[in-house]
Amino acid sequence: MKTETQMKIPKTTTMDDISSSNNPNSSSFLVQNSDLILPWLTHQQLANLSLTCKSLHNLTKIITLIRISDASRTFENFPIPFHNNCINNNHNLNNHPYSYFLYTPSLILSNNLPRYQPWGWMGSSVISPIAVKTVDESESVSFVDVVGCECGEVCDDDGCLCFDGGDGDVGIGRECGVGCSCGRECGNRVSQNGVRVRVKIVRCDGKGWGLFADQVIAKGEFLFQYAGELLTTKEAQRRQQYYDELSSRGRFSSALLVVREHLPSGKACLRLNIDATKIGNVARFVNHSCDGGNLSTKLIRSSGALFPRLCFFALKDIQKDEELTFSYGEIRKRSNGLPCYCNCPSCFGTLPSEDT
Ligand SMILES: C[S@@+](CC[C@H](N)C(=O)[O-])C[C@H]1O[C@@H](n2cnc3c(N)ncnc32)[C@H](O)[C@@H]1O
Repeated sequence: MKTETQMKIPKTTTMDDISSSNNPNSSSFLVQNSDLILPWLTHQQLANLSLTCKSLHNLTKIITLIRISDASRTFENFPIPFHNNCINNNHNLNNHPYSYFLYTPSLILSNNLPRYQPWGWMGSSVISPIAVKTVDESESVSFVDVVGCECGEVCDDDGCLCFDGGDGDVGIGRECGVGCSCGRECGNRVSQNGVRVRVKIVRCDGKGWGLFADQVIAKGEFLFQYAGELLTTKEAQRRQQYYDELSSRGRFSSALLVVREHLPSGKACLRLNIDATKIGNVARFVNHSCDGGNLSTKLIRSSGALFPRLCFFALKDIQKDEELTFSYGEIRKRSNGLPCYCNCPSCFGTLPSEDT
């Protein structure tokens, strides 16, 4: 006689089960606990739920409106709204009224990545976004031989050794950091306090979402850093291949950026791979422009920090409602690059790309 044993693994209820359920009992459970459950759902899960009953339709609509009003999930100094002029006015969830991604205001290591983050809460509920443990707060200090300034409360460019020594033009800068005696309010920590200007995320023809100025920005002003997951080069290459595959099958926007810091000799000495596709900040919405756009980038290293930050500055005076763009790079190794819609007179026709 033959016996067959099968271990019965209990099936756990997932967010997908909940959001695809149209059982009336689960609907009323969801309505009663909406402020605890709905903020954890993705855009697609909310869209599924909104079809199950009128109450859930109304509740998902409220969550959607809150999400549209601030992409940063309150992590930043100002709310950063989405504007999608391409959709009809009844906020049809299937028409992408916002872009779904997890938010980090700063660089983060992959092993600290949250799987979910609540977004959009209602009434008296106090679910706040889960703070992600960023590279700035954690690993840096323990790896670096910390030599900072001892200016005390106020640092100025006369005596502080952390001020840029005139090397700003080559795209590398310095700031005070955890190794210094000054505090978070020090004027030489511009890039460490989140997004510094009002911006909005707007749906653009052909390019997906883009980032626009929501105020006048003066030439030279700091805007934000490029935040996301820090990857090893091997992992960056693996993901790039995967993203290329997805892009070739249809519209997919990846936000994997490779930055190389060069020695004066011209040889690359540091390669930073920052992926903001799954988790990032507003910089992930900056589109490419073949004429160089209106933003410049600079790597800023603060004393005591293991990794520099890639920071964006205004290359010229920028008007309110102007799109913020920069050049994704000069290397054009692939002939099958994606079409570019930057619309500038010097447009090359395809987006810059290289084999990572
Ligand atoms: C870092 S994301 C920028 C935000 C993106 N538009 C979105 O909707 O999430 C980079 C992607 O945006 C799109 N993109 C950026 N600049 C573009 C341009 N000038 N023309 C066409 N597509 C562009 C490409 O799909 C590219 O892979």
